[in-house]
Amino acid sequence: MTACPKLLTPDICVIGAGSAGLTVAAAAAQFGVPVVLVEKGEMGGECLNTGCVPSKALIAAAAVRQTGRRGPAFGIEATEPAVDYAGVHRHIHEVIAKIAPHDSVERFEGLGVTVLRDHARFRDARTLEVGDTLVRPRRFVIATGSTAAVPPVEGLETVPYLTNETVFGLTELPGHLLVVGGGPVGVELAQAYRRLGSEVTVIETGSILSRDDPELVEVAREALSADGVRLLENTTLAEVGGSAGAIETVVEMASGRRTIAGTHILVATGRAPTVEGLDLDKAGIAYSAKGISVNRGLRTTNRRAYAIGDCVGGLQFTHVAGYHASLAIRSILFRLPVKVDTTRLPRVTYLDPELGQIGLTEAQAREIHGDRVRVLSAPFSGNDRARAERRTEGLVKIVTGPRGRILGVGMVGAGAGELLAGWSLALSAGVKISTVASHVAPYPTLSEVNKAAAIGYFSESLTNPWLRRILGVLRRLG
Ligand SMILES: Cc1cc2nc3c(=O)[nH]c(=O)nc-3n(C[C@H](O)[C@H](O)[C@H](O)COP(=O)(O)OP(=O)(O)OC[C@H]3O[C@@H](n4cnc5c(N)ncnc54)[C@H](O)[C@@H]3O)c2cc1C
Ligand SMILES: NC(=O)c1ccc[n+]([C@@H]2O[C@H](COP(=O)([O-])OP(=O)(O)OC[C@H]3O[C@@H](n4cnc5c(N)ncnc54)[C@H](O)[C@@H]3O)[C@@H](O)[C@H]2O)c1
Repeated sequence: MTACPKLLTPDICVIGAGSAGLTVAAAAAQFGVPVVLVEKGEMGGECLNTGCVPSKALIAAAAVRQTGRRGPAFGIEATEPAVDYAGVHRHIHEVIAKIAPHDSVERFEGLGVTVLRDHARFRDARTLEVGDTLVRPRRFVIATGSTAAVPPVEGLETVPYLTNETVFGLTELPGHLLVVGGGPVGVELAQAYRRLGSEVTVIETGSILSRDDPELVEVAREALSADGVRLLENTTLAEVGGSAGAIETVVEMASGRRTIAGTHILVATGRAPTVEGLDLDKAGIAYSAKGISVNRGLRTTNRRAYAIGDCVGGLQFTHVAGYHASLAIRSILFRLPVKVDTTRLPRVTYLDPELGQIGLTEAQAREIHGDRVRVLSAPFSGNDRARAERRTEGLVKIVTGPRGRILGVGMVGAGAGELLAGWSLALSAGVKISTVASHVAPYPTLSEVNKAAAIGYFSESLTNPWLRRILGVLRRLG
C-alpha cells in the first residue's frame, strides 16, 4: 500500500529561497500569514552563494591590492603585495558564511515559515509536488531565479569551463583567464582577477556593457585597458579545445580567425530563467527562453501564481528581486493594484570606477522626447575631493525633459554606486532638477558632482537679456 502524500494548504507557497523568494516569505510570515517556502539548493540563492556577495568580496580583495599600486602619486612607494589566493578564497567564503544566518532555514522557521528542502514541480494548476509532500496554497510565488546561459560553442562542453557557480570555488589564482562575455559579470570578474595578478582576456561579440551609455562605457573601457585587461570586442568565441589548465580557443574577429590560449575559461554570456523540471505547462503557466510570462502586476497566466525576480527576465538584480517581492506582497496580502515601474530602478556595475544608471540614458531619452531633452554633465575632474584623492576620471550625466523633469542619470566614477542612491530617491520622489541644483551638499564630497551638473540647468539664465535687465533695475534701486 502506498502512503498518502502529506498535504499542506498555506496561504502562500514560495518556490525558491533567493533574494526574491526570501523577501516574500519573510514579509508574509511577519504579518502572520502561513507560508511554505521550497528550496532545492542553497538557502540565499544566487546573490549570497554565487553572485553579488562573492563577487563583491573578490572585488574588495582586488581593491586592497590595487591601493598599493597607487602609492607614488601620493609620495608613497608603490607596493605589489603577493597574493595568497587560498586566503582570498577563504575571505570570500567567510563573508558568505557571515551573511548566511540571515537567509537560513533556522531563521525562517523561527519566523513561522515551513521550509521544504527539495525540488518543486507542479502537478496541476493548484498543486505543487515537493518530494512526498503536496502543497495547495491560495497563491504561488515562483522565484526560481536564473542560471548561466552557456552558448552552443563547438568544444566548450569538452573542457572544464567556469561559470558564476564554480568560479568562486577556485583556490588557486588562474594564470590566464579567458572571459567570454563583456556584460557586468564578465567585466567585474575580469578586472578583479587582473588586479589580483591573473592575465585576463575578455572575448565579447559586440561591445562591452552594451546596455549602458557609450560615453560612460568609454571611461570603463579605458580603466580596464589601463589595468592590463585585454579587451577583444567585436570578437566571437567560435571553438574551444584543450584541457584543464591549457585551454585553447578559436575566435572570430573582423581580421579573421585567431587562436587564443589560456589556463581557465569563464562563461559570462548572459542568463537563462530557471524553469527546468518545474512542469509549468501542467499549471498552465506560459514561459519562453526569456523568462516566465507575467503581466505588469507580476501575475502569470495561472491566476493563482505570481512570478518574480530573475525568472521573469528583464532587469536581473537583487534589488529588483526585492522590489518585485514587495509588489507581490502588496497584491497578495492587501489586494492592492500593483504595476512594475522600471523607470526608477538603478543598476550599477562594480568596476573601478563604478558605472551606474537610473532611468533613461541619453539615447533612450532622445528617442522618446527628441530635442526637448537637455543633458547636464559634470566631470569628476572638477570635484575637489576627487582631486584630493586623485580619482578624477569619470562624469555624471543628467538627462532632463520638459519642465526640468529628471528622466535619467548615468554616472561613472569613484563611488558612483553610492552616489546613485540619492538619485534613486530623487526620481522616486519626483524631485525636479531645480531642487537638486539648490540643495546643499557637504564640502568636500564627491556628491558635489551631482550639484555641479544640476546647476548647469540654469546656465542659460546667466545670459538671459530679461534677467539682466531686471538685475540692472534692482541695482539702480540702491
Ligand atoms: C556574478 C554575479 C554577480 C552579481 N552581482 C550583482 C550585484 O552586485 N548587484 C545586484 O543587484 N545583482 C547582482 N547579480 C544578480 C543577482 O544575483 C540576481 O539578480 C538575484 O540573485 C536574483 O534573485 P532571485 O531570487 O530572483 O533568484 P535566485 O537567487 O537565483 O534564487 C532562486 C532560487 O530558486 C531555487 N529553485 C529553482 N528552481 C527550483 C525548484 N524547481 N524547486 C525548488 N527550488 C528551486 C534555486 O535553487 C535558487 O536558490 C549578480 C549575478 C551574478 C551571476
Ligand atoms: N553589478 C551588478 O549588479 C551585476 C553584476 C553581475 C551580474 N549582474 C546581473 O546579471 C546579469 C547577467 O550578466 P552577464 O554579464 O552574464 O550577461 P549580459 O547579458 O549582461 O552580458 C553577456 C555578454 O556576453 C556577450 N556574448 C554572448 N554570447 C557570446 C559569445 N558566444 N562570445 C562572446 N560574447 C558573447 C553578449 O554580447 C553580452 O555583452 C546582468 O544583466 C545583471 O542583471 C548584475
